[in-house]
Amino acid sequence: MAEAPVLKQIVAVAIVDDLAAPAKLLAARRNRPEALAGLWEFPGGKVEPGESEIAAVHRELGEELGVAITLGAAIPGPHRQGWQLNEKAAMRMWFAQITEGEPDTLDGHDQLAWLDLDDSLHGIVEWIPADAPIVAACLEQVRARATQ
Ligand SMILES: Nc1nc2c([nH]c(=O)n2[C@H]2C[C@H](O)[C@@H](COP(=O)(O)OP(=O)(O)OP(=O)(O)O)O2)c(=O)[nH]1
Repeated sequence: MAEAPVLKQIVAVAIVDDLAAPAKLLAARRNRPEALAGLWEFPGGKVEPGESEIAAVHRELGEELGVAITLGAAIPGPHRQGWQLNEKAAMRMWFAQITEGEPDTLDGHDQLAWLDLDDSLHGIVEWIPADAPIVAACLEQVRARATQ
């Protein structure tokens, strides 16, 4: 049987205020490309060739928001590469907490917002449509106290 094609690997984080007792989530509004500008997402980006997923997520958070993070629990998706975003890409996700720096819109975003981790999360900002099931999974894991 033929191997399933490998999708472009994206990595991103659900940054919470406190991994031990999360109450807030940091969402970021994209400023590019045109098709996604104005939509909200989990900060992260593409894994570079030869780079590990973990290295990529730390690099992306430094470049985009100017912060250092510690990773918490993974947010597993239904695809073997995490959460399928479209026909070309899938995203691996973790909870995370900032350990150094104040998050800023250095690259890729024009707004950041700390959102309450409750049902309002779905509607308070306009998420990239592909993120809807990930937002739901975040809330489920927070409610199950499975973020560390
Ligand atoms: N980071 C991130 N990307 C997402 C999310 N949801 C979603 O569909 N995507 C898509 C948008 C992009 O097509 C792709 C991520 O690419 P990117 O443009 O953020 O990656 P990057 O920072 O490495 O790219 P670049 O602009 O530096 O080239 O995944 C999300 O929640 N977070």
